[in-house]
Amino acid sequence: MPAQLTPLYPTYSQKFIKQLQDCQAQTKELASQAIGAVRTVRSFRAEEKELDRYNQALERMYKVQEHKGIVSAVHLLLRRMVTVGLKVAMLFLCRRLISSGQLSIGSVLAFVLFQKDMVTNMKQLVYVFGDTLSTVGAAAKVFTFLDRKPNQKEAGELAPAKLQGKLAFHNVTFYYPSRPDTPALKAVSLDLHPGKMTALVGPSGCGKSSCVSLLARLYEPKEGQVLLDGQPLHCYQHQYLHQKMALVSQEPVLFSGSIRYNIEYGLLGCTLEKVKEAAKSANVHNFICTLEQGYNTDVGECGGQLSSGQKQCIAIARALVREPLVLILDEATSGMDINTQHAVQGILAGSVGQTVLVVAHQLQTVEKADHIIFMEGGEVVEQGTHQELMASKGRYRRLKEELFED
Ligand SMILES: Nc1ncnc2c1ncn2[C@@H]1O[C@H](COP(=O)(O)OP(=O)(O)OP(=O)(O)O)[C@@H](O)[C@H]1O
Repeated sequence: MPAQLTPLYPTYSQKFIKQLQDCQAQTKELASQAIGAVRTVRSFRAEEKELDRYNQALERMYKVQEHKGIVSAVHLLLRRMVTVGLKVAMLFLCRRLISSGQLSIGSVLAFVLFQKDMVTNMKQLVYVFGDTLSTVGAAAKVFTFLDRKPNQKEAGELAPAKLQGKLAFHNVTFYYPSRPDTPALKAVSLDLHPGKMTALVGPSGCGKSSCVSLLARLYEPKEGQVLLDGQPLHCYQHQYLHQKMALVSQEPVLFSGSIRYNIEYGLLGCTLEKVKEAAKSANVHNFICTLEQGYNTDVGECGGQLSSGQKQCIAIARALVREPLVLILDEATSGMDINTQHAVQGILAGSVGQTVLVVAHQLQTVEKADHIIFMEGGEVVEQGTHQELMASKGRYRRLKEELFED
């Protein structure tokens, strides 16, 4: 069988198919990245550079295609040569056997007809084999993803009917998988109480967002525990946990559709009254009322027809309409003007029974918080109320004074 004569081909072919898929993925990623960030590309006059990068990626793909084509052609040539060689050898042998009287012409004729039929069928098999190779190459990539084991522990079964919403970090040390030698958090211990607003502040890179990622269970701590009502987060059911906790990030994602659609997003049976209430709490109701179509106004693709502050307000309303027990705002008010920030945080500070965590850069926006935690270098260095921290003349006060001098 010709395919048996070239057993290396499948391995080679799969290698090229994998390379080709990688190149295609890279090319598509470059294109979508450049188109998605078209404003940045244009404002830095980087169109030519992006075009160059795209061309280079296409060039790499072309080279792999070319290589694959050459290998396929050589394989085909070898296969044909082997087939023709075998036929010639067979006819030569038949001629000798007929001459020596060991075989009749009729038998040879029958054999040739049978062999022709068999070769046609075998050719079909070879084509199917080729197609199978391409499919196996593609499937290998899918299986690599399917077989990946998440680093997170399996979510548990806990789903208590009553939850207080008390969160605690107990001696949490955490490393990002890509930086296994540098801890992002070092033995962090802190408490978030129901009905209180806690603010997490500190300079860039001090570990605020890392705390939020652990609360959202995007990662697991290396040492220590993150507890909700005394139980590690991983003990709770995944759906239950995310129903009780809402996270609003600095760059919220809005979907094209109306403002109402974005606020009630995925919440079944949500009335317009509830949507309006949430929008009022997020200080965006008045703005929505100025729009011609009010809550039915389309926000455009990714909320492109709104300012970043308005998008953040709508994202906060989307979290509030779900009435979460724990609300986490990760720099979620940074795009708002200072008055709106104060208004939103004032409303959140007054929410009864809700555990609110606010991550903020601007210290003046967190003065109303019941508790302020100041982090530096992945550690909690100070905590207390604004007045206590100002009186203690520590890092919080110094940073505040530095900002004031600026
Ligand atoms: N995905 C990541 N992979 C590896 N290291 C990361 C990752 N994200 C953050 N880090 C590192 O972890 C440390 C803490 O980062 P983190 O984002 O928690 O800081 P932050 O206080 O939220 O900063 P900012 O105020 O600028 O958002 C930093 O040294 C940062 O470089």
